[in-house]
Amino acid sequence: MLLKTVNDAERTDLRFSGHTVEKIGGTSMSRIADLVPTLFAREGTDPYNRIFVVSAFGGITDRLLEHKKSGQPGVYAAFASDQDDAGWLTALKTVAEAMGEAHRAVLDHPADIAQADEFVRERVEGARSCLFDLQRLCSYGHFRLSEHMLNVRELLSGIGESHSAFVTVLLLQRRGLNARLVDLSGWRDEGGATLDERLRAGLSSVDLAEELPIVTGYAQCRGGLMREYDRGYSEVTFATIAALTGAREAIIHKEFHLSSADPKLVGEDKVKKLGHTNYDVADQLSNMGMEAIHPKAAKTLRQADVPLRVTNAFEPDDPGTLIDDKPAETPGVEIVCGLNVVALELFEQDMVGVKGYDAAILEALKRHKVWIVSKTSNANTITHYVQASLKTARRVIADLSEQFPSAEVGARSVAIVSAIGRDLRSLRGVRRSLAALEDAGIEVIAQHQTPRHVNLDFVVPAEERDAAVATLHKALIEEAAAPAGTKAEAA
Ligand SMILES: Nc1ncnc2c1ncn2[C@@H]1O[C@H](COP(=O)(O)OP(=O)(O)O)[C@@H](O)[C@H]1O
Ligand SMILES: N[C@@H](CC(=O)OP(=O)(O)O)C(=O)O
Repeated sequence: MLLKTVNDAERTDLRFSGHTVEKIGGTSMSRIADLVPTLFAREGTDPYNRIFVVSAFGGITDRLLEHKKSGQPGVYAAFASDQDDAGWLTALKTVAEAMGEAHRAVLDHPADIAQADEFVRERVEGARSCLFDLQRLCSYGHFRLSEHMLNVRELLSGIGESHSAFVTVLLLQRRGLNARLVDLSGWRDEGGATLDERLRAGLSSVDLAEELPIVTGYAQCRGGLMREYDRGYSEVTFATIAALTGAREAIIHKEFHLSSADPKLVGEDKVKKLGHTNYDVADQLSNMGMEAIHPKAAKTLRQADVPLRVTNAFEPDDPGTLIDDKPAETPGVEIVCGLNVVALELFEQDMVGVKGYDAAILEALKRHKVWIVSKTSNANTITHYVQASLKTARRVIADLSEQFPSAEVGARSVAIVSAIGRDLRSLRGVRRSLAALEDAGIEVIAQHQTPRHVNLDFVVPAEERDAAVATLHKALIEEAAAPAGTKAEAA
């Protein structure tokens, strides 16, 4: 079976209308075979007029780069830090095996498996030679490895999405669908295109009425997709395609409905589907590492006026959750989530009334590429709640201690648990949350909110994160939905 691919030479304007652009994330990609009857070939529906953007199979990008949450090194991180070649070569072998396992779990025809095996072999071999050549080149003083690391990151991450898109096309073609691979990874091409140009070139010759384009979530482009958007970049590709082609709707398919808390944590029977929310809430979720949608992708869709829907990929008859710009009709907590963070605190008695401390701390955090989740300050103390390893936090502390020798700078691992909703006014949320946390015996280290009333944050000991999420979910969502006369009324 011959796969049709699209190349850069074909450049005309896109002529699509009435179509949807749909994204499948890594977790659901790992179950892509189960999605054929629910998503691709649903009885009684037209399988075409849709553009699919796919992420790498679950865990593959983590192995190619580094683990998104734990930071455990993958090929990229091993290559970046390696003194000898053993680390990254082993990591590359591990990822090749994981890719093979991923496609064997979803393909069943031996010919497809053989093609997918060959695809992995060719890309992994290509990456290995490229990295060796780069090392060799950089043994000459004129070429610095550090200047090429971003390209290495781009090259590696693209392999994950090229693989998953290739496998999806094999799978769908085998089931009789006219799927077409749109590989935007720039593998062995001349490069130099902007993101828009790359997307236009990839899609220009597709006939949406009769072809089902399976587009790689990674798109190679001038400036670099990773440099600008980093992890979760598939959603940027997805949103840009939806905006560029004037999609009727942009749809993100997930493993579960976008729910009032992580179903795996709180229980599938206890959480409820959001149904409707807005971009303000989506931004708060991204900030807490629970990516309903990449904030840059949300912006693109909002500006292009393309409605966004998040659905459960396995429940095709359920419309899922619509995300738009509208305010809530009634106040209420919609979702509770938690995140482990480092509380980085600078105390300086002489700070009162003196400017410049904040700017210096922000400069240090920026220098060490630390993600700020939240911050508070008082007369003489500034606390940033950040997502960083303790190693990075120690580097920031060393910088600040040098700059402010009389300040006390320290870091502590804690968790932020956040109750989020479009409108949290007049809910007595703080009082109810504090009472519930106290009843559950969970210490509250700090609490904050902003006058916008979209989030209530509680800082708790790191090990209490999940218990605090369950406690707040029960108090603010489950009991709030309980019938009259029960505990919610009394709160
Ligand atoms: N509020 C939430 N609603 C739904 N899923 C959630 C929520 N919070 C955390 N999750 C977790 O996110 C995981 C990955 O979801 P999904 O969006 O399908 O992944 P991906 O980013 O790979 O597409 C799910 O398995 C679920 O446990
Ligand atoms: N696979 C990439 C891109 C992405 O968007 O993934 P996901 O849709 O699984 O979050 C990553 O892990 O960053």
